[in-house]
Amino acid sequence: MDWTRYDAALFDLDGVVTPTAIVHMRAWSEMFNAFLATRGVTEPYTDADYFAHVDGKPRYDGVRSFLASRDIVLPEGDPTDGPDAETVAGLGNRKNAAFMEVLHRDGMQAYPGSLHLLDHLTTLGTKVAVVSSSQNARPVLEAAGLIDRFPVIVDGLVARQEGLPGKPAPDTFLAAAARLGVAKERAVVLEDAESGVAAGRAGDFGLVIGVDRGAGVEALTRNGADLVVSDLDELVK
Ligand SMILES: O=P(O)(O)O[C@@H]1O[C@H](CO)[C@@H](O)[C@H](O)[C@H]1O
Repeated sequence: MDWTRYDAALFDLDGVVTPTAIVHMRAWSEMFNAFLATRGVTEPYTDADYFAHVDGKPRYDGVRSFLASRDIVLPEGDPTDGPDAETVAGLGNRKNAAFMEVLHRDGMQAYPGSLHLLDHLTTLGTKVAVVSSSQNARPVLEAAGLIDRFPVIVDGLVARQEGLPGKPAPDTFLAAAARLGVAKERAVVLEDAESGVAAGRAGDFGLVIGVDRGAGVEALTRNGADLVVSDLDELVK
């Protein structure tokens, strides 16, 4: 990988920098399957549902996408809805409580390969940002001891404050490149989700790298990845 052709690396967080995608995945599965059981739905929510409808998207967009795939319509509700509310926001917040419990209980460590690449980019002087749909990006980065490594963080809270549409729209990546003062053609997007590589493609970035943590090479390529790696260590040197 010739990093001298680029000025910035825009990192997705969950599943790219930290193994938090697995925690999100489990929390969604527990919540959706308990919810489907209360409605008498026998077809379970599976990991395939996660990758196709939920992965990489803002919290409530993921709830809406999955429910739509099962022809279930719930009231939107409000972000302040409690976890018991039978609303899109309530289901999302129910899942978030499970996610935060695991984060606080178990802590979080970055992927060693991702740390290796971050160190390499620091040596080269390549700028870095985190671009995450998650409203929990800062607590995750803090838990992993990485908050100071990213001068720019465009997360789900920033997106909400600034009215930026979430992935697969390219707006959050474009906002991060602008904050770093880097042209999109000189920026590399690193993503493990279908919605994320699609955002990189839609934003016409210099390079879109898919990281296959379960979505699969074919799905990442079809949705916009120029190349797919299985770990960021492969991008050092
Ligand atoms: O519930 P937040 O932590 O705000 O958002 C999370 O963001 C993840 C992408 O980084 C996505 O894969 C999760 O499904 C979503 O819940």
